[in-house]
Amino acid sequence: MVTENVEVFYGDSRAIKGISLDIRENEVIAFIGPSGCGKSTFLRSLNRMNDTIQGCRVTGRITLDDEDIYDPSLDVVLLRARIGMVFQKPNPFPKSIYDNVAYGARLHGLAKSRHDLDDIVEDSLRKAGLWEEVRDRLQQPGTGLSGGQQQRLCIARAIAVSPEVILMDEPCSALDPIATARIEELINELSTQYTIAIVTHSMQQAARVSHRTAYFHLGELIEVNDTEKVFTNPDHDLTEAYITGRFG
Ligand SMILES: Nc1ncnc2c1ncn2[C@@H]1O[C@H](COP(=O)(O)OP(=O)(O)OP(=O)(O)O)[C@@H](O)[C@H]1O
Repeated sequence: MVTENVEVFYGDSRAIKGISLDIRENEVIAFIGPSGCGKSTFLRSLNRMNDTIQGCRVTGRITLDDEDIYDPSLDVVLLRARIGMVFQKPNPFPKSIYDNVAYGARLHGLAKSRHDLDDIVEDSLRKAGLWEEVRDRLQQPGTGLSGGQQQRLCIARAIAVSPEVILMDEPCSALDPIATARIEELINELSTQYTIAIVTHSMQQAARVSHRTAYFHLGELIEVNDTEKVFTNPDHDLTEAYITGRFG
């Protein structure tokens, strides 16, 4: 995915200022920075989730495989299958575990038969590291799972429609350390097949899961570099101040 001079406005207020960023295939890129610097706003612009916010406007250009994702003729539902999203708070549908994962595949007609659909559900749950825990209770409600399991269910739901990119907005912030470690492990596993952009408040988490880290400050992208470099020898003073805890 490539973003060129992206700006995001809420009414007259500019929350994102001229961000140009190349997100590489099969990388995990972490977005970090102080609260309110625009990480979530920028992340949401990458699959047009901001469209759902009244008064929010995006300018500049964002492409996926050279295709402008803001092209008015583009099917946004299809786009959000190609660029899936996992939110801060796990948000399974009030449906069975099976139907949560099958939902997108049904919507997009990805399965020719019930057998196909069963395969998609099993494969997605396996990739999300949840199959063994739920294989005997697929018809039970997704909302009955633990928080960490629900988040893995949401990841399975995103995977089921074969996305190219998965956006994650603080996916572990509602989870305990064990469930967090499980999701981080999963991000590492998924990165062999998917491109992942993750917003996180935890520098340790960014360091553990990402290949590159982008540091945001007051709506600007200050620096993007290999994660190890950002945390050991950043190019910019503002990045250094943040990672050493001088502000944020
Ligand atoms: N729906 C909205 N309406 C108006 N302004 C908004 C909206 N969402 C975010 N903003 C503003 O845009 C700016 C960036 O917010 P955003 O939530 O993207 O930052 P963030 O870096 O993700 O913050 P945090 O780390 O606290 O989640 C902030 O000034 C915020 O107040």
